[in-house]
Amino acid sequence: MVKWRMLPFLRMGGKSAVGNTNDTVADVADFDLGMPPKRFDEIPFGCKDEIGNCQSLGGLFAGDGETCRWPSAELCLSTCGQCPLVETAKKCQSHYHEMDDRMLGGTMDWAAFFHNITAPEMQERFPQLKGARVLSRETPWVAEFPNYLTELEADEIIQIAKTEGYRIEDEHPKHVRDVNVTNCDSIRCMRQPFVSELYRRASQLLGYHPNNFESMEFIDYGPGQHYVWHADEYSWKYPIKDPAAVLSGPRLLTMFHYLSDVEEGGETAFAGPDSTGQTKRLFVKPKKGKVILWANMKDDWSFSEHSAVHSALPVRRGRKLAGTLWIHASGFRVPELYAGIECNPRYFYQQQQQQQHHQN
Ligand SMILES: O=C(O)CCC(=O)C(=O)O
Ligand SMILES: [Fe+2]
Repeated sequence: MVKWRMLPFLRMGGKSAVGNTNDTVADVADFDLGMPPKRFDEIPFGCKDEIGNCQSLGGLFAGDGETCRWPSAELCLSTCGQCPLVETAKKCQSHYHEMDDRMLGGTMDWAAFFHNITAPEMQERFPQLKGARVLSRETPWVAEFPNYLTELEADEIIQIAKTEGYRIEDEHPKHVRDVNVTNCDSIRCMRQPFVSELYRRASQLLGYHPNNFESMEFIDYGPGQHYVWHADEYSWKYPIKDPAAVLSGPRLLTMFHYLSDVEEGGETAFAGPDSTGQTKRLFVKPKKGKVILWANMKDDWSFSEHSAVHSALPVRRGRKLAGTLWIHASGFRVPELYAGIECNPRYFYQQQQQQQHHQN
């Protein structure tokens, strides 16, 4: 996982954003209603403990059997009962296993996606989605779910993070990112029932398999702590040299869980240009239990959405606790990682396209 935490940053003018820090300020979308995608209830769950099986496959865990290494660290737990797929993948048989159908054509209809996940039908079906709304359309796409977690649930996550133990983030200089972090990539953390529940909820809402998720990152900002303007997606350049990144694709979406209220400051700020090139500011005030979701890529999801650049404004008073879930275009923690590039669905799909092109 370490490589994924080395986010290069993008400085925009070096100044902190200033502006309206009331609740949330944005073009609130006025969508037509539509049915939620039918996939939402079709995602298989029911995790069972596969650690024993995975260990017997060999090489998946570090010597002590407890400390895992990326990416194998997360393979078995995240695949939840699919460890036999490791073997399948080694034989290169699982081409379409992880790649979401929506991604295969190379474009993503974010308008429909954000419309569906905030639709009244979804809010009726899933109480945690009550009050969902789109805060910003297209530049960038941002939605908020003000009641996603109850207070008790937010406290539960904080407790899990504390047990993991926050450490000072040391991969960026302090003036860039100043925060305490911990990652949910230990077996202990991944075994927490509420962590599974969080992945389940996200998967149900977004329609992506949890294998496409990075393990959750828990963060804790005290007064003065912040994160300057940056893009969450940084690695995806097509064609890309790093096979791991090819295999998992870019960080399509960021799902940000606020676990505390903050007395003053700590807003998540977006500053992208709108479609006319004007700078558009959106400030999201932290609120315990609220979740926001934004798209880091354009409809053609091989291209970064520049307006998704964002920052965490310094906390002025209080503490800001949060949990971040990054969602990839394809399996981030999947057996294909072990089976070589030919087993990657995107690669496979491109090969097919090329063959067809040559035949025509
Ligand atoms: O703290 C925030 O509001 C945003 C954090 C963030 O952008 C990140 O950790 O990548
Ligand atoms: Fe970020």
